[in-house]
Amino acid sequence: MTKPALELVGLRTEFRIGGRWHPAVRDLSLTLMRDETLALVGESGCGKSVTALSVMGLVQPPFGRVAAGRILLDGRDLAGLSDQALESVRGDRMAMIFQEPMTSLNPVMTVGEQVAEALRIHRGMDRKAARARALELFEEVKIPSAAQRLDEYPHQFSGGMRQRVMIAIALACEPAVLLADEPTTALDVTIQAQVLGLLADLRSRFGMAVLFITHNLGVVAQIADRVAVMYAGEIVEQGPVEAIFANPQHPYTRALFSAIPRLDQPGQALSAIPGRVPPLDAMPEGCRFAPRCPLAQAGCEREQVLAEVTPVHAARCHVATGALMHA
Ligand SMILES: Nc1ncnc2c1ncn2[C@@H]1O[C@H](COP(=O)(O)OP(=O)(O)OP(=O)(O)O)[C@@H](O)[C@H]1O
Repeated sequence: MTKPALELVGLRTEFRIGGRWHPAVRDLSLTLMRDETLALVGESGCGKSVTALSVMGLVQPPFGRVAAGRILLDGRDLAGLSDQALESVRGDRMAMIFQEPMTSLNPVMTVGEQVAEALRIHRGMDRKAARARALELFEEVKIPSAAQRLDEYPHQFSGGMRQRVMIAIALACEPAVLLADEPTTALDVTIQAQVLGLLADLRSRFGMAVLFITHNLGVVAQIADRVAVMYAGEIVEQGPVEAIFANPQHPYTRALFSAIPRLDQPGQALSAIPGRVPPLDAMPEGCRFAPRCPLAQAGCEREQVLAEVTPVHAARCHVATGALMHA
């Protein structure tokens, strides 16, 4: 059997607030195979970005820490690596793209130099080889007039083209894992569809595993093989995209679906999920969603387990699955 490209086992990431450590991600386990896209879904503040930043080694003391769990990349535990070893893994075996490329690009350096720099650092290429490879990468990400555009600066690119530059930088070292944090959220829908199509194509050609963070279920349907729904730092439901869309089990997943407009039911009012994600220092005990849940009942005040709905589909809700953690 092939090894997972990325495996998170019992990840716990905490932040220090008011002198105490509070978990933003709790006991999170997930597996990502090569050539697979897993969408991490949930409202703002659920812990999606913190999960990705933890994998990248970007949650650091004094304010944050990965307090427990294992992060295995190609079977190798990143937790034991020195900062220097982690630095070489980051950008080499894994890469991350963000919602706003402008914050990651250097405004005073041509985009071609920025791609070439990644190749020189991580692949040890000389200037000429790095430039030639940068051109190939621009062609891979379908930037028109690639040779000419290598010598332009980030501000000369549209939002969609800048995101393609970021993808070219991420691909420079042919990473095993690509972490994509809302990479298309700032783009208009046509450009968004093009970038999603490009990512799907590159994923299979490069054999990458993609962890795709989004709050948009329409995007999930377009790009994901599997879905993990997060709420208040925990995975509350996980399964193949078809199962999650056809048969959502957790009341939170169902609430997310009823908060999207339906073309086949125009005029039907959208139901926004009442309330909000609790802050880290005021997490309810037991089911974190219970205070907002229309089905809350006895038993919800106890810790919930992620229990099987089918062998490939799990939900953290005793009302849906009948499973409760025993005290
Ligand atoms: N540096 C930090 N210090 C303290 N708390 C933090 C820090 N970064 C994130 N958090 C908290 O951790 C929780 C999870 O945040 P995270 O950014 O992962 O959410 P998200 O699901 O990615 O939301 P968004 O879609 O808005 O990025 C939130 O309660 C947030 O306030």
